[in-house]
Amino acid sequence: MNFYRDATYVLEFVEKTEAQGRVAGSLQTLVLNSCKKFNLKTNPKHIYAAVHSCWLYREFLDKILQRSKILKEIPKKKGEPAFNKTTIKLLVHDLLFSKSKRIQMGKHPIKEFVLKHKTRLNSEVVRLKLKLKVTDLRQLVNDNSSDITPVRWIRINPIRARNKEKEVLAELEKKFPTKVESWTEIVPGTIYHDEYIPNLFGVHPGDKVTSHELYKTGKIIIQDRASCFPAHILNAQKTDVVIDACAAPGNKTTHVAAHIFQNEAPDSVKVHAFEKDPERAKTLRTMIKSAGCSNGIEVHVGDFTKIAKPALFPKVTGFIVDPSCSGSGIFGRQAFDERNRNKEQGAAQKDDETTAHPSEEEHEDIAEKDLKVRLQKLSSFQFEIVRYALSFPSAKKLVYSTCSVHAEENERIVIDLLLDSKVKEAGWRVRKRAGVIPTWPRRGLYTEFEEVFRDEEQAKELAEACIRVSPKEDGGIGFFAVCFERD
Ligand SMILES: C[S@@+](CC[C@H](N)C(=O)[O-])C[C@H]1O[C@@H](n2cnc3c(N)ncnc32)[C@H](O)[C@@H]1O
Repeated sequence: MNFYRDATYVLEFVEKTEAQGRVAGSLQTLVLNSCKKFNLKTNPKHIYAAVHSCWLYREFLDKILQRSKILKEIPKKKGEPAFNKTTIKLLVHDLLFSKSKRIQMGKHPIKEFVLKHKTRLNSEVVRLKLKLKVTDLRQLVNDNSSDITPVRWIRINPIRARNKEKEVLAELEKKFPTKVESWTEIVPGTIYHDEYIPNLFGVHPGDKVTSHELYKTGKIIIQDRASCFPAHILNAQKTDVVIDACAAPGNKTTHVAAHIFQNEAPDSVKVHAFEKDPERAKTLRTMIKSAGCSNGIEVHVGDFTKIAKPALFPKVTGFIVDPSCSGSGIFGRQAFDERNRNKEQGAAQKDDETTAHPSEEEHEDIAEKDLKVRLQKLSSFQFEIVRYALSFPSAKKLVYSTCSVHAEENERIVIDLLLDSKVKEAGWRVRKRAGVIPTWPRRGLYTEFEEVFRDEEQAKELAEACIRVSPKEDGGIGFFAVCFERD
């Protein structure tokens, strides 16, 4: 019963968040956050599996629950329903749609109540299948199975490994004994040694890593390959002091610290991590602690552009700016993105009575318009935050990155910054390809620079200076990175 009780809290939280409007982040993040919020003891992975499946079947479940009238028959206890409706939904889901088609619970009145309605529930499933002309409702469920990363990337954390990286790798190789030469050859049990980022390894996404002792002790950190690019490009040294302007959950922050402190225990603050969202700042602190960096990283909760006054940070030499973006390059958002789109299309439809039944083309137009508005808002925020960071007196290098595939958030931000008079005056330029993982083949979009910079060579050089990572095709999330520098 504990499992269903905890899953009920989470499903209610997910449904409430979704009902409030646009959902940011993935379902997985939402589940993890609510498990923390409610301090639940059940393994979040098990809760995620149940909630995710319930979410996929939600429209069918709602119809079945309504038509079978089961919710109306919930017995009363002191005038109140004796059973929670969401718990019943979870039980009915397991009975009808789980692999085992069983409710995973011992004897309990709520289980008996649901089982009493089993025949009626099953006949509603049959009715629905006939109506929808399918032999199995699974045929209509988009399980987003293509919405997962092709590789699980793991980096060794030198701050915890303490000069014993080889031993950590040997330990890792006990679990992944077969080395493969390309990430495309990864199958369960194999390991790929990345050619771009030192001490980064790829394994199969189905292989469990989080239960491994190395993970629990912070010696290895799960981090997408592209997400490792910014700290690698920044290449902070012992003498550097770095600000991570948008830090949570903290992958890049601890990677920067790994460059600065390397194999030593941090003994003074060399990284300032800013995070606007107090809840996310809690996760950031947990990540920093687990990576053994608490003494080397100071967390500042608040809007970076408001609380980080340049005069208060005269020694800061480097920046990581990885602001909120459309997230169009990341996985696990498909379910919410689709839902967000549908909601906005529905709202647009209500606003305009002439389009009570928009055609497919009109649907696409609405979606496109919505995306444009979103990208405009995001890009002006992204531009402002980088521009602000570039005003810090001793800053010499800054890596800007997004997990977006849209030029508006990537190349066009670079162009606007290069054209900005303050940025120009301060002597900033874009670091050339030779200093930005030169062997990485996919670079920025030439057409974007060509439109603005008439000089073909300059446009080419700028495009080459940027890094693009194509989602899936390049072994992980979609990404963009560029480095600004000055003397
Ligand atoms: C893309 S995420 C950063 C991911 C992080 N760099 C990592 O690799 O783990 C962007 C973060 O910036 C935070 N953020 C957005 N605007 C901010 C601002 N003005 N000041 C500080 N943090 C901000 C968001 O709350 C979010 O946690």
